[in-house]
Amino acid sequence: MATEIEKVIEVKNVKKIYRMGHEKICAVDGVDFEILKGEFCCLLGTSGSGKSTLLNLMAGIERITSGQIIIKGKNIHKMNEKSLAKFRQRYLGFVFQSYNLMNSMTALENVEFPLVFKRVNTKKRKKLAREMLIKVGLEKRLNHKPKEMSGGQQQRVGIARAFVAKPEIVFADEPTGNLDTKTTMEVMDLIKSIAKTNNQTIVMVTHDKRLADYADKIIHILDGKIQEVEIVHDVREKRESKTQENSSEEEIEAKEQIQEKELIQEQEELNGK
Ligand SMILES: Nc1ncnc2c1ncn2[C@@H]1O[C@H](COP(=O)(O)OP(=O)(O)OP(=O)(O)O)[C@@H](O)[C@H]1O
Repeated sequence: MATEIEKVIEVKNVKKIYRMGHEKICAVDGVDFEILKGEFCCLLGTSGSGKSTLLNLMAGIERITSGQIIIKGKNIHKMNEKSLAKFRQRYLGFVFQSYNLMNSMTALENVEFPLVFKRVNTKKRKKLAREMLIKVGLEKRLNHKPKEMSGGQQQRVGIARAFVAKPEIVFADEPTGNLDTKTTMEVMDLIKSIAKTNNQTIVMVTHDKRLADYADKIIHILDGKIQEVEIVHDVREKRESKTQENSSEEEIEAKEQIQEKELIQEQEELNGK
């Protein structure tokens, strides 16, 4: 039996048509799927298949032509720019292929940045940013600027920045696109382990089938359409087995309490009470 898990993202018959003069390009062509809380979801497809467009639509960066995108129960394309910006700050994090770090700022200042918008005070901001950079293995690079770091280190800063404010959903567009194989695997392990620890939802775009192995759900895209939604790990089952584990622990505890009471009763009887 599967437990009910929140659908964090619902995509309903979404289309995106770009107009180039008289030409119409249907980048996303009527797609439907949902993503559950805590799920690691991969949008997998070849170049030009429409995966980045779809990610940008889900993140509210681009406007849909038709359909609905519902995130945490809210139809994001009905929001005005101001509410959408607030919604993004509150619930979403981003990791980009080209890192998108501020070159004039140190690693620490870059990671502090999302917390400024959340109005976290300076002392707490520095503490959280430092902790996050330590978590991604950059304790010795806190005061380095992006140019003074390797690509892998810059992307670790990018990950720390995306996760520092504990957003419920993190969107990642080819986050390892500029990295070598070894660093790619390290960065992927990092994203996955941070997200699983905090039960965060990841939506990642890639053309690399090997990276899709990290996903719970793979959405295969071709020519703007979904070819297949492949469920690799059912997050509902994992949650269910956890619940069963918990209930058996509870059962053991309850049994122990009963045994203890019986022992006390026996003792009292022996003592003639
Ligand atoms: N701003 C735009 N104006 C016009 N056409 C666009 C625009 N953005 C994307 N397209 C077209 O939409 C289609 C999907 O592009 P998209 O960038 O989403 O693909 P992709 O799967 O992410 O590719 P890649 O892996 O190469 O980044 C392509 O045919 C592309 O040329």
